[in-house]
Amino acid sequence: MRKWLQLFSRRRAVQQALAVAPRLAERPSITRAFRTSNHSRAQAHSHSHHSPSDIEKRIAQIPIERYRNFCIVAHVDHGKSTLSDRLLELTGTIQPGGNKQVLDKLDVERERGITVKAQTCSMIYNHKGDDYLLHLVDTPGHVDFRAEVSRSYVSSGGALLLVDASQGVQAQTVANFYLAFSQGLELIPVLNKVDLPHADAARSLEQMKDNFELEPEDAILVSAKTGWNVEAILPRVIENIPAPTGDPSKPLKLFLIDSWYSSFKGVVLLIRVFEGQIKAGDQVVSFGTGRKYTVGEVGIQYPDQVPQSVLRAGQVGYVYFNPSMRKTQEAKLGDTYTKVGFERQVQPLPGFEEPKPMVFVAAFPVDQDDFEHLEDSINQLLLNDRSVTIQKEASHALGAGFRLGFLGTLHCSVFEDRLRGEHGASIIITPPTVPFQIKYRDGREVTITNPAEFPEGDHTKRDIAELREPYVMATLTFPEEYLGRVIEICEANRGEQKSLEYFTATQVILKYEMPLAQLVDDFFGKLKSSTKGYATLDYEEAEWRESSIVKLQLLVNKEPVDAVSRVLHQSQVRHVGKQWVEKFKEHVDRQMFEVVIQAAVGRQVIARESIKPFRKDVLAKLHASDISRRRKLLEKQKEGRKKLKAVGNVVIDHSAFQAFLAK
Ligand SMILES: Nc1nc2c(ncn2[C@@H]2O[C@H](COP(=O)(O)OP(=O)(O)OP(=O)(O)O)[C@@H](O)[C@H]2O)c(=O)[nH]1
Repeated sequence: MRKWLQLFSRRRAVQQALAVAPRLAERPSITRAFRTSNHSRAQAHSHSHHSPSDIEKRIAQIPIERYRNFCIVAHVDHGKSTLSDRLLELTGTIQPGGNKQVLDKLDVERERGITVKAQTCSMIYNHKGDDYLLHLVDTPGHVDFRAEVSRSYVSSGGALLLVDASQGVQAQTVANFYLAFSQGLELIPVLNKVDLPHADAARSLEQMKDNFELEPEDAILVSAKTGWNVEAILPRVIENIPAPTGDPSKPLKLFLIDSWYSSFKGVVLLIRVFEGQIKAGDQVVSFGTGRKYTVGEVGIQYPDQVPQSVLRAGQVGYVYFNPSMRKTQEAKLGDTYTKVGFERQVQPLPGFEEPKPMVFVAAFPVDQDDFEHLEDSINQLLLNDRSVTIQKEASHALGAGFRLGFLGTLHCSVFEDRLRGEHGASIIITPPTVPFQIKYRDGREVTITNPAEFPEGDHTKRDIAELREPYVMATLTFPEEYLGRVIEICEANRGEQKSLEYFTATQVILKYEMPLAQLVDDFFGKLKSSTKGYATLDYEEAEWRESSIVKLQLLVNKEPVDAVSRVLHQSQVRHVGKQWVEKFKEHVDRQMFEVVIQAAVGRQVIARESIKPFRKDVLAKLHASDISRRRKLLEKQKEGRKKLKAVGNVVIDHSAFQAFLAK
C-alpha cells in the first residue's frame, strides 16, 4: 500500500470528497480540511523519526553536490508505489508497517490501481557517513499523462527503470523509457517482484538489453513487497545519478512541475529551484503570465508538507503564495518564475507546449433542472485537472450540456467515472470522438471537435480541399500465441504495421499506426478480451493524415438526432449505420403513428428501420365523463415530461438515449 502517497494525497481526498458533494457549504468543507490537516500532522509524527526542526537543520548542512533528484519509470502495476514506500522506510521518512488507509488515495487511482498525479517526496539518506538529500518523484505510468511524466523527468537527474520480473518489458516501459532517455536521464535498471514463483529474471534482463541496451550486470534485483535487496538501490542512486547543478547565490530561477488546489490553503505549487533560493516574503513573478505574487510559505514534502525557511537551488518542494493564487489555471505548468526585478537577468526554461485535447465527449443532464448541479461538479473536477477543456453545448434532443476534451482515452474514462460516480443515471455521456481537420480551397484550415460542426451538403463539399484525421503510433506487447488475433484486430481497425519484434521467449512487441478514432472506439477492450487480458497498449500522437471521412446522422421521422451524429471513415458507414438503427429501434416506444429510424450520410440513406403504430388510440377509448381518470393520466404525463425528449413529433424517453449512447 502506498502510505506516503496516501498521506499527502489526503488533501486530495478531501477535494475528492468535495467534488463528490459540491453543494456542501464552504464551512463544513473547511472543517473537514482542518480535521484532515491536523490528522495528517499527527500522522507525520508517527511516520517520521525526525522533528521538523531536525529535518531543517540536517538539510541546511547538505551541499547541492549531495542532492539527488530521481524518479521511477515503470509500466502500470510493476510496483513503483510499493518500491517508493520501501525507500521511504529505509530512509526513516516513514515508519515500516502502519495502517492501510484506503480512503486516502484518490478514488480513481485506487479503483483502477493507477497513479494519475505525479507526487514527490524528500528523504535524507546517510551514505558512508554523509547525509544526502534525495527527492523522489513518483510519476504516472500511463502516457496519457505524458505531460506530467515529462515534467517530473525535467526535475530529475535520473530514474530507476523498474520492470516486473514476472511480466517483463511492457508497452509503457517502452514508451516511458524513450521519454526518459530523450530527456537525458541516467537510468538504473531494477527488476522487481523476484519473489514471485513465475518471475523470470533472466528473460527480463535479456529484454532490457535488447530494447534499451541496458547491461544485465547493471540491474538490481529486488522484491519491493518483501523488501529483499531494496537497500542496494540508494547507493547506486548516489553513485550513478548526477547531482543537480545550480547556484544558490544567483537570481532565483524556479520551475513549476505541478500544482493542485487545496480547499484549506488555495493553490499549492510543486516546484524545482534551478538557481537562487526562495523563502517566505519574497516577491516573485511568472514569465508565463507576468503576474506577481508574494511567497507565503515554502517547504518540502516529507511526505507531508514540512515548512522550511528556505528552498535552495537543486531542491524540489512546495510553495504557497499569500494571498494564494485563486485558480490553478494561473499556474501554468512548466512555467518559470524569478524574483521581481530580475526578469531581465534570468533566461526562462523552455517550458512545455500545453497538451492538446484529442478525445472528446459531451455530457448532458437527463433533467435540465440539474444543469447547474452538473456544471458545479464538472468545475470541481476541473480544479485539479486543468488539462480538460470545457465548452457549453446545446443539442435539440438532449438540451444544454457540455463538451469536454481530454488528453487521451484513459484520461477521458477516469474523468467520466468520477462524473458518473456523482450523477449516476441522471447524466448522459456520448461516446468519445476525436478532432478532425478541414482544409478549405481558400487556404483556411479548421479543426473541429464537435460532429455537429462537420460541414454537410454538396455546396460546402465543393469548398473543401482536404479532410484529415489524427493518427497515432500504438505499441502493443503480448504473448506470442495471440499474434494472429492481435494483427486481425489491428487490421480491422485500419492499422498499418510498422514493426514486429520477437523475443526468443514468448513476448512480442508490435507497432502499428492507426487512426485515433479507432483507438477510442474500445480498441483496448477488444485487445484485452482477445488476449485473455495479457496485452498492454500505449500510444503516442503521430500525424494528421488525409482521410475519406463523412458525417453519419441518425434521423427519427426525418429529423436528425444531433447528439448521435458521428464523423467516421467511409469504410465504416454501412456497418455503424445498420447497428445504429437496430439499436435505436430497441429503445423507442411505440407511438400513435409510424416511426421511421434512418442512418444517413447527407441525403443518402444507409440503413432504415420502422416501428409500427399502436393499433388503437388508448386515450380515445376513455369515456368523456371519466374526468378523474383523464386528469390522472394527464398528471402522470406531466411528471414524465421532464424525462422525455422530443425529436420532431416523436417523444423519446431519456433512457432510450442513455441505452443507445452507452457502449
Ligand atoms: N509479489 C510481489 N508483489 C509486488 C511487489 N511489488 C509490488 N507488488 C504488488 O504489485 C501490485 C502493484 O504495485 P504498485 O506499487 O501499486 O504498482 P505501481 O507501479 O505503483 O502502479 P501504478 O501506481 O498504477 O503505476 C500491488 O498489488 C503490489 O502489492 C513485489 O516485489 N513482489
